[in-house]
Amino acid sequence: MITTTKPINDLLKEWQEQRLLTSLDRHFALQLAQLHQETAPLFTLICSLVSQYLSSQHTCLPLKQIDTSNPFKEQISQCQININIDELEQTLLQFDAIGTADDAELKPLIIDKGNLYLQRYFSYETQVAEHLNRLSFAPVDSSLNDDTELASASELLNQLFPANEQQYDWQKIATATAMTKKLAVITGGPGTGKTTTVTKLLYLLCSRQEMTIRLVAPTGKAAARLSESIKASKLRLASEMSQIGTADLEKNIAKIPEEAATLHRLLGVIPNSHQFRHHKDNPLRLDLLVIDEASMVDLPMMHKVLSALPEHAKLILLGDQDQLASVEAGAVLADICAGLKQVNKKTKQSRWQMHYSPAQVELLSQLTSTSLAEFASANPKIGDSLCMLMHSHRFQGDAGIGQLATAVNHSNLPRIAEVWQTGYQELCWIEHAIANTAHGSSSQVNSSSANKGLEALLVQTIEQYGVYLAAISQGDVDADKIIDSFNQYRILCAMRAGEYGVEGINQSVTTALAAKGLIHPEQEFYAGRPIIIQSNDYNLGLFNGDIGLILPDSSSQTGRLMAHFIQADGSLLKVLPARLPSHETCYAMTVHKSQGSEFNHVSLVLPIKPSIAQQQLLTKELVYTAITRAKHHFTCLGSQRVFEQASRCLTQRASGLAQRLWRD
Ligand SMILES: Nc1ncnc2c1ncn2[C@@H]1O[C@H](COP(=O)(O)OP(=O)(O)OP(=O)(O)O)[C@@H](O)[C@H]1O
Repeated sequence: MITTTKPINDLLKEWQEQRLLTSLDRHFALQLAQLHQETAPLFTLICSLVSQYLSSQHTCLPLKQIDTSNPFKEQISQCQININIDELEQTLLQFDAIGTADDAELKPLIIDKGNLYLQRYFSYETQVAEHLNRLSFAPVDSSLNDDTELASASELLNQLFPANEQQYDWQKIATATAMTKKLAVITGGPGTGKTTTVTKLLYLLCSRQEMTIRLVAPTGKAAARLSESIKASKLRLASEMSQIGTADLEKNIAKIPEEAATLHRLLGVIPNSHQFRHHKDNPLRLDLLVIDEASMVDLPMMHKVLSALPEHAKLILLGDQDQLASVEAGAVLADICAGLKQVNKKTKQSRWQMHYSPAQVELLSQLTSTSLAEFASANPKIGDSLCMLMHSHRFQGDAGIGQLATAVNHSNLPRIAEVWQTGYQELCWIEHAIANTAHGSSSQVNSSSANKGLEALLVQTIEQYGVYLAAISQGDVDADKIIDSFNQYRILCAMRAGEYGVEGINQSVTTALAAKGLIHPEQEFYAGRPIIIQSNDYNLGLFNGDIGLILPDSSSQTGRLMAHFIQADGSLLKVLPARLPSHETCYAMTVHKSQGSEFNHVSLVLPIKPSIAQQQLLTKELVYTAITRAKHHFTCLGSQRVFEQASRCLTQRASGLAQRLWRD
């Protein structure tokens, strides 16, 4: 059934050496073949392919995507599948280890809707779809059937969202959606008011009933930011509502929780185990769960949270569907929103359009005093639970960042060039090569070679990081303040390896700062060294992605060096450097690791000549995520060609979730 130039086991080894496969992919295939005594090379090949897809964050392997003449996309194909792709499914189902969802006996590999899954991922996906559909279709606040209650809820909404010049106030519609549904998914780009909306929603819910509410985010950094945003948003709400003179204002605002935890903490980590304390048989004790930065939640984690949710509870997902998908398999938030995407066949530009059932249109229209008839759909599916915030309130003053983010998000190359050429003062382009081949803008840094581009970035970096390093050398002992100053600036790299990846840039920055006498990196741990944690240490309370600074310990007489971290609740954690779990220097970090964080000034570094494997990682979601981490300034060290190539390339994550939510 397949033709190969060598025995399949030898080919697997070669593909691993060529990095077309990981060692895990190879061993998974070999072990499964051995376990099921399958000697057919096609079986081993397919197992290694499905594992390779999973390693590349796909949930499944769509059989139609297999290139039968060159399944591993080698330069010269050494393997060919001699079956018509349409017949492949039937052929595979003849293997003992491959079955369908209807089989009485559970097989390790499942084919469903033309996709091949590992059994575990198949059950994650089907159960996540089932949970989300069930939550979305469950009736919630029966009091809204009562006209008086409906009118009073509508009046409260009108107070919270006074009329403005926009035809549709999507924040108000999102709040109403969350009042009417057990599941509400509120998405939107940076500064579109997701936190503002959820704060108003929590106020509304708290003023109507007593509830146990928990706020969570996927990482400690994102949880800390959510907590800060909710606090700020509560203050704004208190000031807005005090002008109206609402009864029990202070009491109800005080009921809105401010503390946010990580998802891991919410679910209860059991050391050295993949299981959590809370699950289907020991559900969480809460009435409402709000998950921020939901785009970072992968399929297995979403499955664990949904399983642990008590039957009566409400779930609100907040996030930006256009950001990079989760580090692990799946793109759950993007799949949930997929049915709202409309692509113009001619221009290829996409836009989002809400879909509500006629009953939901009526209810939302009554609650918001706005006619939503144009969004009625005969088959809205999960659409009744969705609301997208379209208007950014953050980027009005700092127009350049918002304009660039939008142009990249729409993969609109002429517009991207136009934005760079406008010369916005908050945008700075540094060309890798000769300066005048770039987007000729006034804010360019002149450079005549690749090294000159890097030099310009290093000059900027010394200036930016010089502030917190100077504070340390002047004997400032306020760790919170120094960490805050360090967090004003960050270099983000698209890649890990290479001169322009995290490793190379960290090295260059270390050398440049040392040459200026700002740091003394003769020892591994020196004052001012930023570190990022690379694995979880539940005993210390440090998690993958946590960032800290090595600083003299203010409580020690000798000023011994300790790693200082700000935790999700805002408190300071000090750890002896020798006790740190695996970590690395963090003047620069990957865009992936920066999700959920924001910095005053972000510098994105793109590679000069990305390899084919690197090109697959350079996507518009990656560039968009990097730009939207910047609050006031965004610099890019790159080449016009690579920036445009990346902005054109969309992330593709194979998954059947969107189909289960929108078509089944
Ligand atoms: N309807 C509104 N009118 C005016 N300003 C608003 C409105 N909604 C939000 N803002 C302002 O926009 C800013 C961002 O709001 P918010 O933090 O709620 O957005 P977000 O979508 O949660 O942002 P992030 O992407 O940081 O999570 C805040 O300063 C807020 O006061």
